[in-house]
Amino acid sequence: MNIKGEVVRTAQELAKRIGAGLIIIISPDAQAIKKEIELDIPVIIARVMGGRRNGDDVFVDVLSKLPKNITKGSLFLKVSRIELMSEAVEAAYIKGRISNGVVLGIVSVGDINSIVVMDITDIPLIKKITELASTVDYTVLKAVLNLAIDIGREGREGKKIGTAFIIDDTDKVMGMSHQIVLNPYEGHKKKDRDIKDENNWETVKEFAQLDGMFIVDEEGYIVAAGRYLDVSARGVELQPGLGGRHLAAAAISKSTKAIAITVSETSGVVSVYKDGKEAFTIDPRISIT
Ligand SMILES: Nc1ncnc2c1ncn2[C@@H]1O[C@H](COP(=O)(O)OP(=O)(O)OP(=O)(O)O)[C@@H](O)[C@H]1O
Repeated sequence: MNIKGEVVRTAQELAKRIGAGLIIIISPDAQAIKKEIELDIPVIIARVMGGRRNGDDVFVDVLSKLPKNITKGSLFLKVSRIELMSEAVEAAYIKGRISNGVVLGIVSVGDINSIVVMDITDIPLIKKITELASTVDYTVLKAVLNLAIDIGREGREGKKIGTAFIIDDTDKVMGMSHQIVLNPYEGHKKKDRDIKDENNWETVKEFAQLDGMFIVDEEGYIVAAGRYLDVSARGVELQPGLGGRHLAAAAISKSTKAIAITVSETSGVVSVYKDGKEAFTIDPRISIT
């Protein structure tokens, strides 16, 4: 009996029965499995190791999260399938590939084949993003998160880049900050300042190399880049090791209604601050396309 084939068939029946909104395949044979699926449900592939094969893939670089002494061979004994699936579902959610409901995963590696079913509302990161979306426009939040993840993962021409985006409560934020370089967005048309428009992202990535931060209004228009926050980090408690950029970002989210999204130059990690506290962090090594 072809066990993997049976698993895929069963997974399809189950996906139909539970009304899954998305199927995620995590397997070295993902392309072949995808071809077998004959449902009207979107299917994405989450890459565990190696590069992306085509533009539809969601890449999950789990190896980079593991202690150095774990080899590829022992990987699947050490990493929980649930964890793999959670990573892939988070990546798909942030990219806007699923907004709610149940996701079915086919996680098939070597002789071990699993079907994993997850309600995305149970995933902690997604809960936190949903909570945040009640205070800031979801499309703006999603755009900035995706952009920050790109910057954290890719840097610029091989160079690591750190920056931050301060969203909402713009008048107050502008009053508590100053330019350290000339504002490159000064006098530009709204359409060129719209952070929701992916066509503007390359320019943002260029300006992310400038010292200072981006100030973004509640509709997603960039008001300034190269902005330095004049805030006191007194009373802001962050994990040790985080420096001026993260402290200032957390502090402005305490003194105003803004949310702050930082990209660490050191680690590439994307952190989100609200009310002076870290709301959540995202590891940018999960590549989303
Ligand atoms: N108040 C501020 N407003 C805007 N930018 C700031 C502020 N404080 C620091 N920065 C920027 O952050 C950069 C990095 O500072 P620092 O290394 O102390 O921060 P960090 O939180 O450790 O960030 P990273 O993880 O990116 O290194 C500084 O060079 C500066 O450009």
